Amino acid sequence: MVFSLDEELSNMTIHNDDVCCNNGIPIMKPDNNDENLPAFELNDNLMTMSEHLNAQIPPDEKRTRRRSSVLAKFPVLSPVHTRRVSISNNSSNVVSHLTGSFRNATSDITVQNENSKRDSIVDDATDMRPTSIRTIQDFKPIRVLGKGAYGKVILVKDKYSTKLYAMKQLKKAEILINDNDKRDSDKENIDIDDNVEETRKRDLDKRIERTFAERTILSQLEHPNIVKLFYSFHDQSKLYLILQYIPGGELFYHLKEHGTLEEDTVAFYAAEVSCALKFLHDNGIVYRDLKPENCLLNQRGHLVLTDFGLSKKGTTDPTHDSTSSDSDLDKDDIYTLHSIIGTPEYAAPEILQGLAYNKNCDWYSLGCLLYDMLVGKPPYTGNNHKIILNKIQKDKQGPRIPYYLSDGMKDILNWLLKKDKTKRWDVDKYWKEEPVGNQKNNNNNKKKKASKQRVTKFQSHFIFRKINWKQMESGDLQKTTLGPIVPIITDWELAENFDTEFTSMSFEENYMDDGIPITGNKTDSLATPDMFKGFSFKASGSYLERHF
Ligand SMILES: Nc1ncnc2c1ncn2[C@@H]1O[C@H](COP(=O)(O)OP(=O)(O)OP(=O)(O)O)[C@@H](O)[C@H]1O
Repeated sequence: MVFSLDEELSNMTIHNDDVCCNNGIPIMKPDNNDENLPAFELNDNLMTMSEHLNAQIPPDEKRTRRRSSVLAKFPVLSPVHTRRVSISNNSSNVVSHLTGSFRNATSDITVQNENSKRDSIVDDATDMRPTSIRTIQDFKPIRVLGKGAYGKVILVKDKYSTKLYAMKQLKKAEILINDNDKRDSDKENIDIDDNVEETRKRDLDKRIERTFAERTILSQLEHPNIVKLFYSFHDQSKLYLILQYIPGGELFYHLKEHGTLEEDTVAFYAAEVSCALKFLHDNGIVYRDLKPENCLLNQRGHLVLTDFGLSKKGTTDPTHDSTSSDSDLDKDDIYTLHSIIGTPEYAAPEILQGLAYNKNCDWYSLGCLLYDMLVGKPPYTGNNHKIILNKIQKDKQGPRIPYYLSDGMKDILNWLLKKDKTKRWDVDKYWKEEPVGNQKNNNNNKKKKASKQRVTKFQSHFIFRKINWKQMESGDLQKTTLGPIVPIITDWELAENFDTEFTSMSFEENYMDDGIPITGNKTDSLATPDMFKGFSFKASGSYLERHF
């Protein structure tokens, strides 16, 4: 296969004294006064740059433990390699407004292999077979792997099969009563008292809906770069997701170890994340929380996306006539969302502004992830989402791209990090070369080209020249090839690739000293069972066999 530089790439020029390329993106020049970045010698090579970056980060900051993601808060931490925080603002923007086409794609999720429906959902109200629903008693806790907004993720062992799983726990009380949401709602509605109750009710519905979304989305998908859900169940105080255990830890953890990554490594992870995102989008799902903390590495060094707590599945818009021949209708725009949600440093500008957005926001986040892997921090950082938004708006020409990156990397960052979503690379649309005969929309492409949109295919970009997309998308690559960073795993139960801050944590209120789970606590009275009815789920036998 022959690869060539994209035409936009060949037009790029770099000026000595500043930072420019003629497609509009500034290239970061070394600047001693830059508060964010260290100064470099011009003759430094790429690895020396990484060392520079690492050397400039005070050891204390490097080791500073990050706060876990907390929904409905907006804090962002500035130090590099600081765990980023997800946000979910239940403000006036909270109502998701569903419009657009793709009716079929969103109403009927298909799976990659075998059956068209992966599994059946087991509603605990109707299915009382003893084997159909697992309980907390079936799993022995080994150690804590991570901590999120609503609870911990614990490595557990199935007492019957001795298989290892990651058990994600969500405290019902945290979901039902969320002080931050209450505070936000109160602030929002200070002048409209009558609506306070309504707003609280709506916020609560939203939190419950999101809790179910993670279970529902994961139970319907099967993809090599997406974490697998095997069981879900709940008791009086908590909800539990029994997930495939990904033992290589977070990409965040490895990024922290390495500082920055080499371009080939970055291209590899970018390709694997893209496969997962494209698959989600094709199935009507917007991910909305892409960041290094949510990218795990499996034992062979391949990337697996986890944490679907902020993902949103589109629904059919009843007002849209799918037979309409309206040429202006963007058929790729599954639906439009408005909720301010995600992690500010990785969120697209339109999300931070509270404007309508669609699946294209995930490609902006991919740009931030790439930037983070290459530079050591996301393009914009700040103490809250408003500071980040201000910085984005102030940077008329887009984020500053370090001069030492290759032209290919500069180019892809430029197209993914466009703040105007209409100019951003529409990766879903321009995903790969269609076989001859299947090509369409040539006129449309010409029109888009005239408006300076990127119309070349994503998979054909120069940075992906070493990627075997066919094997990657089918999952065969994971069987035959190791990823660029192969995690060191001497014993799966040791969780060696997870931060000791978590692995040394106690199971706290969940278990007695001998690992026997404690069920029921003072929050029980807050959990209204009906609200979580139908949460329980068991994967089909063939699915379980396939993945163990
Ligand atoms: N399947 C898994 N295998 C191994 N570790 C996992 C798995 N799922 C989650 N973890 C670990 O637990 C951490 C928290 O998980 P997750 O992000 O799903 O929780 P969360 O409550 O949604 O967090 P947040 O509030 O940050 O969104 C992850 O960052 C990861 O380190």
